[in-house]
Amino acid sequence: MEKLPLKSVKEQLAESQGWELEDEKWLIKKYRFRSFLDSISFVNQIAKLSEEENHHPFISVDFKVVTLKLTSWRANGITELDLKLIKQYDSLFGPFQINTSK
Ligand SMILES: C[C@H](O)[C@H](O)[C@H]1CNC2=NC(N)=NC(=O)C2=N1
Repeated sequence: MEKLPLKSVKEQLAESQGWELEDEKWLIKKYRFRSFLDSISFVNQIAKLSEEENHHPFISVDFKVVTLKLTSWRANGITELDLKLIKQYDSLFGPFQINTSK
């Protein structure tokens, strides 16, 4: 899979839910949770998806904050698969969303 032109990546990120581009090759997002155990539950779901897709983000857990960093190592940039997976990560986060409306 080939890396995408940066212009296209930036256009698609503008439509994303808070994903940022770093060093022109990493997609990054921080997720905040109600509890540490929710953080870990989310990470386990990301891990399962990563194995299914054979495509893995770098994951860091800082108590109630999980940071995902994703790039396509072999393509050395952002590919369609990366842009597909960040949407799936956001879907997995949905049920954990802290309802800020209350
Ligand atoms: C051998 C194995 O298929 C490759 O190393 C896979 C594993 N997971 C991966 N994950 C990511 N993000 N990029 C890759 O290029 C990649 N390659």
